[in-house]
Amino acid sequence: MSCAGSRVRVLSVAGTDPTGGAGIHADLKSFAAHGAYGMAVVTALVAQNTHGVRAVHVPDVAFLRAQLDAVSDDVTVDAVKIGMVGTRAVADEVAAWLAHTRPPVVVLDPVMVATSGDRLLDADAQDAVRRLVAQADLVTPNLPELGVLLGEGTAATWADAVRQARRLATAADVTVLLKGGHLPGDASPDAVVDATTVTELDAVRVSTTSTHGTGCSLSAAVAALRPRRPDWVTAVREAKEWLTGAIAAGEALGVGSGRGPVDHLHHAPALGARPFSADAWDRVADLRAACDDLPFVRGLADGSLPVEEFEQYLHQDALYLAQYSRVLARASQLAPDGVAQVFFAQGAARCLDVETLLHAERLARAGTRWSGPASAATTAYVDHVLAVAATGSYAEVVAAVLPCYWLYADIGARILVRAGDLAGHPYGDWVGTYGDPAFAAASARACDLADAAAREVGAATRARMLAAFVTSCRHEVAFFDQVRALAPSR
Ligand SMILES: Nc1ncnc2c1ncn2[C@@H]1O[C@H](COP(=O)(O)OP(=O)(O)O)[C@@H](O)[C@H]1O
Ligand SMILES: Cc1ncc(COP(=O)(O)O)c(N)n1
Repeated sequence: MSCAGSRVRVLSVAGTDPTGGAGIHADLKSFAAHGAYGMAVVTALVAQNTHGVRAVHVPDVAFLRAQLDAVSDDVTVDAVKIGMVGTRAVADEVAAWLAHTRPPVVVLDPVMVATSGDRLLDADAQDAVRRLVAQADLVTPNLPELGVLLGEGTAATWADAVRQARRLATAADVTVLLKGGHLPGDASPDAVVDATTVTELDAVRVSTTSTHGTGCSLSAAVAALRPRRPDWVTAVREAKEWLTGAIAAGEALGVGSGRGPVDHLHHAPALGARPFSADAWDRVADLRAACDDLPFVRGLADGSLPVEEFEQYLHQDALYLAQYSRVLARASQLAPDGVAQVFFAQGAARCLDVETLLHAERLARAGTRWSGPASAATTAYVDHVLAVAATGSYAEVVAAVLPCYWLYADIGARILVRAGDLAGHPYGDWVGTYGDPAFAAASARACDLADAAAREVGAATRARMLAAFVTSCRHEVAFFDQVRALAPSR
């Protein structure tokens, strides 16, 4: 099949969801996610959210027909996806329009009950939906809908459901996309079934509450893909892989407190998404505030920190930096280009040179030798960054090392302001290093590299980046906070 326009023109005929997760709203996002030009005719106005359906208003069917004709009198429709019809009158009107204007691809999602359990189809409209099935090329029932279409009960097993799908495909001369989302277990298989062939498509079941609108989104994706794909199986396989990723990324959207929507644009995070660093910084707002209040940080700023505590801190920091340097070297090793490679290699060297020197000089000047082992807090932080370096991708490693730049630069700049003139300040050398604009520039560069890395990865890796970043920040706070407990152990 081919289409004349630069994009496939796909029409959704469906109900609304003002929270944007299901119905025509989901369909339009699904179309866009697959590069299609989306259009929509509203069958029913539904007052619903992620918790359920509050009210349904079905406009006069004459008005539905006016919408349908307005589209098809003007625009060539390459594919249509039909979702919620709600009433028998609507189903019959859509059937009449299909008989008059038959787009080359007709996908029917026989919506009957929402994920929330609310009815979306009048009981007396089931026969009308069965008639619509006969006009469709592909019908996409979930398990209960398949039973209703056949006038049978809901299949108890996947094998029974596949047999039911076969009966429907044969009786209605239609291809069936049987959806296994309602099955128990670790898998969420689907199957493309026609009179002669069954093609099972396996997928892992994502453990999530974000399943609102999955059926709508899947059928819309298949409608958008089919005009550009050689057969149903190819289009469905691609759509299902995309949907599994969209379900996995759904919770991160933070939309609603019930069964939330999927993230239709999870595969294109650069499309309007906030930079990784902006999200990450917001996520650790509480930790940043906590840092400013630590006695260690306050004592550093006003110079009242006992010198023993400072030296103990420097000793632990030197132990930390020796290992952190290896993690920066790992980031350099994994870096996608020469610029990032050099940045992290120089960072690794700097840890060993400048900062260790600062520590050694300071401790030597004090005439003190600190030789104790790494503390529990130091070991925990080192273990975390080394674990990410050993098992994580470049993006995750960059996220894990970022707080050591960014939190330090951030706190350093504020301490610098609070400390005032560094000339007579007991910790002027330390404050000068971390409050230095050159260190702030290195920190900004590390943020840019983390943002660039985040743009190249999917939602699951981005979530792991965030987790690695937040964990490093927690260790930073614990690292500062350990000092009081360590001081007497010299
Ligand atoms: N938790 C989940 N993890 C992965 N895929 C899922 C999950 N829940 C549903 N799906 C998939 O979403 C699509 C819609 O499934 P289903 O829930 O059966 O339909 P409906 O939304 O119409 O009730 C199917 O491809 C199904 O396999
Ligand atoms: C307008 C409209 N159409 C369909 C559904 C079903 O959604 P789901 O895909 O979660 O079953 C819905 N909740 N609202």
